[in-house]
Amino acid sequence: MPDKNIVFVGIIASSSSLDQLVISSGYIAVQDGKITKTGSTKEFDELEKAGEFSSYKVVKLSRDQFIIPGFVDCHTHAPQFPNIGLGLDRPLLEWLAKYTFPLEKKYSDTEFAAKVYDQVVQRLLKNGTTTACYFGSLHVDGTLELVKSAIKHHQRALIGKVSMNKENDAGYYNDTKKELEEVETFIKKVLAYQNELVEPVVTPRFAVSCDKELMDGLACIANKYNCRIQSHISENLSEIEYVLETNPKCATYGDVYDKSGILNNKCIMAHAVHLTDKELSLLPKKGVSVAHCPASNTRLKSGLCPVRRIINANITVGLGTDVSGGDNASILDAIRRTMDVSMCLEMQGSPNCALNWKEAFYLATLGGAKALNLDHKIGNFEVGKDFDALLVDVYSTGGQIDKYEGALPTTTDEYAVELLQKFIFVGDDRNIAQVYVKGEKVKDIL
Ligand SMILES: O=c1[nH]c(=O)c2nc[nH]c2[nH]1
Ligand SMILES: [Zn+2]
Repeated sequence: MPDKNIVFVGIIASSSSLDQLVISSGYIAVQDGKITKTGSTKEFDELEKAGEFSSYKVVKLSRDQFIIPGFVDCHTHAPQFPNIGLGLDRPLLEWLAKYTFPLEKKYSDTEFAAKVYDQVVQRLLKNGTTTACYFGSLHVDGTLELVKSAIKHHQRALIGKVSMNKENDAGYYNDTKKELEEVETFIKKVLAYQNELVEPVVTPRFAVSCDKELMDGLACIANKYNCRIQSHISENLSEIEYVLETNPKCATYGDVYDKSGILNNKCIMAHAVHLTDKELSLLPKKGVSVAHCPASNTRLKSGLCPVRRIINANITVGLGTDVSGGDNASILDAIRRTMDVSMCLEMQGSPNCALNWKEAFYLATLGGAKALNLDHKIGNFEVGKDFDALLVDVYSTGGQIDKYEGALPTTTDEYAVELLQKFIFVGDDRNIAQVYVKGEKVKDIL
């Protein structure tokens, strides 16, 4: 049973905006999974003396530990995990045909799906991903296994059954009418769980795999059930060329989605590497968010996404691991690659492009929550939000970070910033000692 009342005391860090990191010693009180009170350590001492926390479990962090919000993965493909690290020798469209569609086809086998998805969800929780926005496969029952795993392991998850109706060599697509029926069936089955952590997402794979009739129908279904929509946009130049060739009345890739009513403030698009100026003004007008996926953009040689330009266009951005185009299922890795890719662009001559570690940390937490329209519930530690959090132990045994006694600053505030910085640049899952989703502990290696 999770602790009903729990209070954490120690270093706490979160973002209030892209350029505002809030880090200090203090406390977070949690009741029934929700944050009810926060304050300084001094305030905690006074309240504790007054008996305020007598019915609470009190968790006092060590000097080398801190609490941060859980990571938000805005874009990943659960059925592709068996291919992680494999087949990254082709550009997007060839990679999909040769490696990805044949693997995803296997999820017609629900037993196989159940086994893979149970591992995927546990891997992500171990990496500190408390919220994931998942693409499943074309299959209703197979993708429902992902829903069951997220519920079983208590992960916050947005899950889509992938929609495709255009013929491909793997024979991995559906007839339009059948596809639209299956999407509704999937949504109804997910909603029937009445699980507050898991929601269905309408998921047209991309405009290469879906024609206008299917996308029109999917937009109607998303409206009917008030669902989120996820897809891919402008990842690769050959993809864009194909989409414009097959939609001659559309001036841009964004227009193709817009003409079907796919673009709205519940829509998140992955990649957006090659957006035109027109699209950079269309997407924020429609309220569309972007999942920035730096690992897959470099692994599949799609391009270096100018993420600062997207942010400056007033588009809400979160981070995605995009496994298995991406080769790493950790948002910590996505943070580092976001910094690296943006710095490469700056070094190649685009001024003020680089994102620093505090900005990348924001994208991994509050930015992701905003991109998924979940920032009223998660993303930082405002009172009233759910407690989705990581307890980080910087010098955990067996980890990569060694302690050099006497080398770090002695003032608590400076020490706290350096601890967080070390974790962001050098840490891994071994430093993520505990993971909480809505107040429930889902990982504990302390
Ligand atoms: O990186 C990607 N992975 C995919 O599975 C995919 N499908 C369409 N476009 C895609 N891009
Ligand atoms: Zn993707």
